[in-house]
Amino acid sequence: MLEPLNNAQILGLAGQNATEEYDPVYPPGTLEEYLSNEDRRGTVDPNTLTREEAEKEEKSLEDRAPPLDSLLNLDEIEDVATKQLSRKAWAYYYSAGDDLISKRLNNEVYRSILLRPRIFVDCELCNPSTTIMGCKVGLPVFVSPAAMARLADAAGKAGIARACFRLTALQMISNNASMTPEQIIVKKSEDMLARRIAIPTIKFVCLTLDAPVPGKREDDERSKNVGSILPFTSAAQSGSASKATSGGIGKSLFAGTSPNLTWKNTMPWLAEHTKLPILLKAIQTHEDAYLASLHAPQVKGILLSNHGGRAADTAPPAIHTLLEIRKYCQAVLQKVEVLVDGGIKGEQMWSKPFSLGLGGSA
Ligand SMILES: Cc1cc2nc3c(=O)[nH]c(=O)nc-3n(C[C@H](O)[C@H](O)[C@H](O)COP(=O)(O)O)c2cc1C
Repeated sequence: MLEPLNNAQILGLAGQNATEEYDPVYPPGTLEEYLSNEDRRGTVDPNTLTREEAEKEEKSLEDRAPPLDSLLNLDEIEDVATKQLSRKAWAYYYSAGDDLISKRLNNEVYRSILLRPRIFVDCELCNPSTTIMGCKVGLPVFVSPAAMARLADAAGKAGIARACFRLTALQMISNNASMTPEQIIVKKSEDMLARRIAIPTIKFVCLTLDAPVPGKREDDERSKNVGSILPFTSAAQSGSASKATSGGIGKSLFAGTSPNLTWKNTMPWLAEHTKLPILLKAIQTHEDAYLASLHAPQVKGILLSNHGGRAADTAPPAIHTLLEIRKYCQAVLQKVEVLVDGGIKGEQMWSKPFSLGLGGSA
């Protein structure tokens, strides 16, 4: 039987077109892999769709959006996306913790750092290629892990992968839609982790450490969300966390990562289960950056991040943490690779962290 839907839960969606609820949660191919031929009931008769659904079927997102190369910057792309996306997709993507203070500051802080352009520097042959976490990239840029890409477009993370391939940028893939770390930790899921890390294109494991509970994201909670009509909590920790039937996609589908991850227990557990390098995501103080550096070389990198302001509101922008590290424990920058994400829009922005000693930015 498919996880996490069981028979009773599937019945909760009976008689409705459940595509919108089902698609973003399950990877493509899940039905093909698990549903036996005799359990298939045929294809959907388009005449049974509501007008809204039928229109949606007819017009793909791409058809309705202006050509991508007519959009000049990320703000324009965001404006178009805001108009094109369904309300609930927009709310899930846009929302951040509480009053959005960290989310706004993430961006403002880059605007407030001014460039100091130097002259008479030969820039005829500029080469932005580098390595991030041991991977060769054409640009010092990566895509941070983000769940539910298929809420916006059927191409989902495969579409993001194609874009990264074209730019030779690096993609980190969120594990969120199907499993949580503590699901991995139980015996049967160790096999799953083993399967994933055996995929040769997966070069390192990124462990997100600032989501033991879902952030309080009001825009998401206000929207009539995918999760609220699903009779289950997918990818949620069984037992301890949110069983919310409302409360946005964030709360309904992702009840957070395991709350009992610690330096003492989790690092040896990881060493036992994978030889892949580890990137610790969501380092937000110089103290934790220093502790992470004590775990080098198992910890190959740290990602300074406040989850795009989606976890604890008023958590510091990555650039503040970077400045702390430079002030109090510079040696960290030599011991582990330091990456940043959050609020970076456009090339003037992403070049700034490099002046401060970074490996890559998202
Ligand atoms: C829609 C969305 C989903 C996200 N899902 C995850 C996730 O599953 N795992 C994770 O570690 N971070 C997740 N994040 C946080 C990102 O990895 C990253 O830290 C953040 O988006 C950086 O901020 P920015 O969006 O301003 O660049 C998500 C962010 C967004 C916007």
